[in-house]
Amino acid sequence: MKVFEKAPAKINLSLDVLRKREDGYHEVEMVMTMVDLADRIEMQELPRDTIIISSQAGYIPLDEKNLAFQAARLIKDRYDVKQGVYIHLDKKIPVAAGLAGGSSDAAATLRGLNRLWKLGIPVEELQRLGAELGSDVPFCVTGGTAIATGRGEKLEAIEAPPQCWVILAKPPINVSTSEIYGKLRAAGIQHHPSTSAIVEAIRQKRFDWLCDRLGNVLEEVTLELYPEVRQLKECMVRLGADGVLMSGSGPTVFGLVSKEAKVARIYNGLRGFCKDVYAVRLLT
Ligand SMILES: C[C@@](CO)(OP(=O)(O)O)[C@H](O)COP(=O)(O)OP(=O)(O)OC[C@H]1O[C@@H](n2ccc(N)nc2=O)[C@H](O)[C@@H]1O
Ligand SMILES: Nc1ncnc2c1ncn2[C@@H]1O[C@H](COP(=O)(O)OP(=O)(O)O)[C@@H](O)[C@H]1O
Repeated sequence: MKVFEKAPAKINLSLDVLRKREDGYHEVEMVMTMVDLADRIEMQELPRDTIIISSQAGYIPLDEKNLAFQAARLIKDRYDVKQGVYIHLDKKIPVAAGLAGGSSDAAATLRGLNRLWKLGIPVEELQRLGAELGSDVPFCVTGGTAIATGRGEKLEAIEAPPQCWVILAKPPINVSTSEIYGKLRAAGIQHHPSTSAIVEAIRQKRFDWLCDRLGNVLEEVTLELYPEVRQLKECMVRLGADGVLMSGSGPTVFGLVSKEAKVARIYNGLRGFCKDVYAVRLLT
């Protein structure tokens, strides 16, 4: 038997860091949502007790370092599953981009194997398993739009933002999430985004408020280290995106755009600047 799952990319509409914790992680407050750019995961049962990963993307690990492999191993161990699985990852989300591609693949693998092996694991338990794999995985299990706290694993679902276009642009650099958190001085953050103001903009369906209130405290670290991300942000503002922010630890910058007529101009303008540009819709 075979099952398929879509693994969409996430963006952070806001990302605040409250403090550094004793365990080395940071206490965060984020508003996250999904966009219509997704990997496609195929899972096929194998009679042998093994996990095999393949992908058309040459630049991700295919062994136990792959988050989909780790998700499969976790579910097999925890639920004592003796069958194996062949997992094919059709990657569309750029890697190490701040879009949670790996986390979403892991979450989709948990959902898919729950169906393939008819385990009946409740969604809250899938999220708990996901938290063992990474801070963004629990959100990716359910998707939608949510306020994420703790290290990202405590979730409160909220309604979707007003529908709009999302233009994503990733400069050709690799950014390490742990390096960016590591360089952040949590006590010295000057401007904290207001989570409640973002949530209010969403509840009131005010796209203009939402665009004005976007904020990500990790920007000050990534933009300082990688001037090309700052230039990309400035370029997107100049081209007329309504709201512009870096997603997660970067380096992808996203622009929210309400008018379809503007999308092609912004997309084409950015393509002159970098190769990885996508014009997608929010997943509402
Ligand atoms: C920054 C964010 C925002 O959504 O996304 P990305 O840029 O990765 O997409 C997340 O917080 C990333 O989540 P994720 O990529 O799952 O992180 P993890 O694997 O759990 O942790 C990677 C490393 O980041 C740091 N980390 C992560 C989460 C957190 N709340 N505090 C941290 O300090 C830790 O150094 C950890 O070793
Ligand atoms: N299935 C996967 N897809 C993408 N990257 C993966 C996967 N499994 C492991 N990785 C590794 O995870 C790291 C982070 O990738 P990704 O989740 O795409 O980025 P981010 O955490 O910035 O959103 C990369 O270094 C990549 O090699």
